[in-house]
Amino acid sequence: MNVLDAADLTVRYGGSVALRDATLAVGAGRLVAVAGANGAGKSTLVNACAGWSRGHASIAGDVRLDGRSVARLAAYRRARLGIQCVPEGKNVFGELTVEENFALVPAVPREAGRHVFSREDVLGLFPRLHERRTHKGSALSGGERQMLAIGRALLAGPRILLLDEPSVGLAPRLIFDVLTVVRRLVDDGLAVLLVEQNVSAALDVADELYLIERGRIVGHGDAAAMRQDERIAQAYLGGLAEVEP
Ligand SMILES: Nc1ncnc2c1ncn2[C@@H]1O[C@H](COP(=O)(O)OP(=O)(O)OP(=O)(O)O)[C@@H](O)[C@H]1O
Repeated sequence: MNVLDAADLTVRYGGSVALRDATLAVGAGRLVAVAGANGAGKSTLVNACAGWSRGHASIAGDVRLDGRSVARLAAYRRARLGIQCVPEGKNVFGELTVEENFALVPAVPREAGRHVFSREDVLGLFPRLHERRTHKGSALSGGERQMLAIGRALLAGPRILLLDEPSVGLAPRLIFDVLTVVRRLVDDGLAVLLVEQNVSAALDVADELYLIERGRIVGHGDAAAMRQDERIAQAYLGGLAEVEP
């Protein structure tokens, strides 16, 4: 059974459709990437799975967590059940230290299917955060804030992690570091849905990739196969030169 299933998700902002009939699945221990141009609907898709939207949107379709529909549940209830979303923007409490940011996350029950991390686990995954654990959120670099945001989601006991553009604004080395940690989590059994503008970096760590264009999913396949997809190669990988003959 998949950890997350989205079926025929449609999101409308007033008269305009930002996402139409999107269907995707994320299994346990799978890293599923979503790629697409600016405005294609990637954030809309991830946010709809988490149960929220940026503006006054109407959301139709089903979202199932471990086979149970959560489509009628508010975002906070989905989060409590284990749909942990890290939205774009590296949102952390700037006036609180790293440790205080962690302390605000309530303890979660150890239940089957939940991946429960301790503070020590998170600081072990992100040694830079360990070094800066007494620093305020506002004093952290963009990469460190991203690690803190992901760390908070891990403390909340995810069944699935939804990551929206974790690499935005990060230096290549940090992108590699963050995505390497994400891959380790997946290898330990976590399900991850990753929106990533750096498609090359995403394909290096992902198992599968969905391609989204103008609100529609127009392609899906294993990462290796999608790397060979002409649309991906031309738009995101610097032309056909990278496609093997
Ligand atoms: N609050 C809103 N009100 C109206 N339209 C919106 C709103 N939020 C997003 N949209 C529109 O929905 C479409 C999808 O936006 P979305 O943010 O999901 O794209 P994206 O693929 O994540 O883009 P980016 O890579 O730039 O973050 C866009 O046309 C956008 O303008």
